[in-house]
Amino acid sequence: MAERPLYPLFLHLEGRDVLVVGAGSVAEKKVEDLLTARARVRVVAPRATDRIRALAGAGTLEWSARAFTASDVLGSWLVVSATGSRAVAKRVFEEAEQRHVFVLAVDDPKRGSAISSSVVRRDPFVVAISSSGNAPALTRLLRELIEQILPEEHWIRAARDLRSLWRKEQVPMGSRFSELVRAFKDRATKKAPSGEK
Ligand SMILES: C[C@@]1(CC(=O)O)c2cc3[nH]c(cc4nc(cc5[nH]c(cc(n2)[C@H]1CCC(=O)O)[C@@](C)(CC(=O)O)[C@@H]5CCC(=O)O)C(CC(=O)O)=C4CCC(=O)O)c(CCC(=O)O)c3CC(=O)O
Ligand SMILES: NC(=O)C1=CN([C@@H]2O[C@H](COP(=O)(O)OP(=O)(O)OC[C@H]3O[C@@H](n4cnc5c(N)ncnc54)[C@H](O)[C@@H]3O)[C@@H](O)[C@H]2O)C=CC1
Repeated sequence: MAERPLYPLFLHLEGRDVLVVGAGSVAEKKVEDLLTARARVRVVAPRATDRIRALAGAGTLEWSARAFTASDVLGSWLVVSATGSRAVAKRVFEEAEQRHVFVLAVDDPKRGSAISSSVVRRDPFVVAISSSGNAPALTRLLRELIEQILPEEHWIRAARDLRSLWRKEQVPMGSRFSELVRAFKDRATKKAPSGEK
């Protein structure tokens, strides 16, 4: 069991304020992921990467070019703390804890209440992987391996079509899984050029 057992969750961040403290390369990666989830991103940091500057220039996020202050946490649903300074991480965490806001602390996970994961997307499936903070490089490797073995999206479309058919034909629940496996086996066999299996 991990030192601090985790409760995995998928968040809807669309339109919600997320504060990012720090604007270096690590913060930049988190910013990109937050924007993918359509969060409203506010960045507070004296210095920012070119990419974060450009996103601020385009109005995609808001960047305040200064050091963190306690009131920055107000209105945020989530805070990413990414300054590389343990002293700042401590202040961010304490402030967020008081206000019951989750903190993703990239530089000092002990001063955090959430951690990010490696993500494999096969719409509508999202596979999130974590080593509970123990081995991020291994988490990445596992993500790359899972990406290779997970079927592409056309398999998922096929499964959806099959499900509609089952519903229409009132196929009993108990036989649907074995039907799915059989259908996919048939597809795999058909796809292989003749003579090869
Ligand atoms: C706790 C956590 C907090 C958080 O960021 O949420 C955290 C913390 C830290 N990461 C560090 C280092 C590295 N991180 C990566 C990669 C990723 N790190 C990610 C998540 C997490 N990293 C959270 C826990 C994840 C889990 O549970 O496994 C991933 C999964 C997702 C993402 O970044 O969004 C993404 C892979 C994405 C992908 O490609 O799939 C690599 C490898 C590489 O990229 O080449 C290295 C170098 C190798 C190494 O050090 O292991 C350091 C040390 C800094 C130092 O020593 O100076 C700390 C700080 C510390 O642990 O103290
Ligand atoms: N979680 C992860 O995936 C990883 C985490 N890390 C850790 O992440 C940390 C950050 O790394 P980088 O982005 O490379 O750092 P960096 O030094 O490039 O950026 C630091 C940023 O914090 C800002 N900052 C400094 N003091 C501040 C304050 N008081 N208030 C607001 N902003 C402030 C700076 O202006 C700058 O934008 C490091 O501690 C590193 O060890 C490193 C690799 C991966």
